Amino acid sequence: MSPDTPSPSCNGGLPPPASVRIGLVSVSDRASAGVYTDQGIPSLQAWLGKALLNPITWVTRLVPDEVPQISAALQALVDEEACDLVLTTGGTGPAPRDVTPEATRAVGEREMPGFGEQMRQISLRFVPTAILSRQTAVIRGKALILNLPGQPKSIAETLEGLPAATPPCPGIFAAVPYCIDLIGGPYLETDAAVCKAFRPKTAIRWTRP
Ligand SMILES: Nc1ncnc2c1ncn2[C@@H]1O[C@H](COP(=O)(O)OP(=O)(O)OP(=O)(O)O)[C@@H](O)[C@H]1O
Ligand SMILES: Nc1nc2c(c(=O)[nH]1)N[C@H]1C(S)=C(S)[C@@H](COP(=O)(O)O)O[C@H]1N2
Repeated sequence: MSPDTPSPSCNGGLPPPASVRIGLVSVSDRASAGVYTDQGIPSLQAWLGKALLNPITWVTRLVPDEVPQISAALQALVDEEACDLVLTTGGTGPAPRDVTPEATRAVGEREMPGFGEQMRQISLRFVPTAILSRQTAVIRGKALILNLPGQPKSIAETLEGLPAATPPCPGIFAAVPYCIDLIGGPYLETDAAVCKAFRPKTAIRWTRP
């Protein structure tokens, strides 16, 4: 064994977590024009960096609320940058310039409506205006594309949910690792203290000590 090869006993004989490529798209007229500093991408990186044990390569884009630019960014992140997972933030409300769901559907091959449904359930625990949100999710190739709301604080709220509340409300990220398994992506592993990923027993490859 070369000095660079990790000893199998370092991590209980388990392989190290697979690396993952994550695309982040912040959709905001004002942040993309420099009127305010974008908080969308840093908020996404902060939460995902805490939740995932996998080494992450980030590919980021900041775009205005325009269908062609949003769709082009999503397409490039999946087809050229080979992202396994892409998250958007912003542009999902009812205002005329809120067009992220349309731009997402335009590049999706299959829609995954459960993510939007669960996000609205979670967000209703925080704001009555959650019913104004139109977030969706789609699959393109071997990638999952997920819309999140634009308020920076809503990013952690929707990803994490309220798993300890009564009654509990699971965050949407709990279902992401198994979805990525099913579409042929890397095996995502989470820190259960931040987000306990749910997989059926037959799909669990290992549990880290
Ligand atoms: N990228 C961002 N960075 C910081 N704050 C944001 C960002 N996107 C949205 N917000 C905040 O969340 C609110 C709701 O988000 P929404 O996506 O509806 O933005 P908006 O009102 O259409 O504005 P804009 O597209 O010009 O950022 C915004 O009014 C703003 O206060
Ligand atoms: N968790 C959470 N979800 C939320 C909100 C929020 O503050 N927290 N804001 C709502 C509001 S006011 C709107 S209009 C929609 C759409 O937001 P977006 O246009 O910023 O994407 O998300 C909703 N979902």
